[in-house]
Amino acid sequence: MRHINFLSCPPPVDLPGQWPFIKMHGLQNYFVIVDRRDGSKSFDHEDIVRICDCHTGPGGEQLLTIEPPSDKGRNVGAYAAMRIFNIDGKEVGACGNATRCIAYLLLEETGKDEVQIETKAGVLHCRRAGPMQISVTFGPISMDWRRIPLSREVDTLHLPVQSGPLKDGLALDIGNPHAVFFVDCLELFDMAHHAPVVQNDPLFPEGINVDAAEVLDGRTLRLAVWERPGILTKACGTGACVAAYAALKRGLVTSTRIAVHLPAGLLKIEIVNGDMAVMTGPVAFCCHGFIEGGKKS
Ligand SMILES: N[C@H](CCC[C@H](N)C(=O)O)C(=O)O
Repeated sequence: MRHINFLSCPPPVDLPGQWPFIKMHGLQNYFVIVDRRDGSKSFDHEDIVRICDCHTGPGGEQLLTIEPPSDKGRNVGAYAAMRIFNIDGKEVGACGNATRCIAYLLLEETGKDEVQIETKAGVLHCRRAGPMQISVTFGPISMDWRRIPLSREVDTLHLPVQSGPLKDGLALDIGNPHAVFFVDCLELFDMAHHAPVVQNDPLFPEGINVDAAEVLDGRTLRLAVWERPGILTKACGTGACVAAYAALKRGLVTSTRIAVHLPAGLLKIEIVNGDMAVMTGPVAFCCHGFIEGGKKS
């Protein structure tokens, strides 16, 4: 099998334990990517924190690893698996922008137009949608309080949590948890002040990604996302999917094709079959190089 050629040049110095990485971004949501399919590399929490911090590593909003698929995943057509780690070292279930980046690498590796990637959020179907544009199908989106998870049963269409204009939100699961709030104007409040209040509410035992959406018209949203563990990112793919779904649920949009404008640009979301979201957006390369590795597994 031909794997991605991460680097065509050797490391600048011959240090043992240097591992190749690629850094990519999806709408300025940026990732350090390491191929673990040869089984020779493993990371602990401290390694992940070090790699994601730009003072001690390449810097990323997540560390992504490419893994061999499980037997179960392979049986349903997964070509590879991916794992996603937040900057605090915790593994999470889904990341829309990251999935586009990994899909791009795997599509280049295979020379195909479609690929299936196994994740904690299921086996995701990904396809080329234009030059440096990838579509990924996520779902089903769930509003079941146990799946999100919440610490107790509440109406997930009308959350009993609020801070400033973040009120009457919805809670959703798309492989990771989100609370979506519709606001009148994104500029008129301090997201970095109010979103952490929601994120750290005891209703969310695993924390939650906080999405503030402004409806521009029946097919257009603006979105700001305060992600776990506490970053205001320039874009969030899963956030765009759940915001589009939530807007439909609330009757705030009329189209199932919704343009979601994030601080770094546009994601196109189409809600299909009621609870699936097809997200289309760009990928880009930042740089590649070598990182001080973690422990050998
Ligand atoms: N930026 C990602 C979401 C990362 C979510 C992660 N921060 C979590 O804790 O669930 C996206 O494009 O979907």
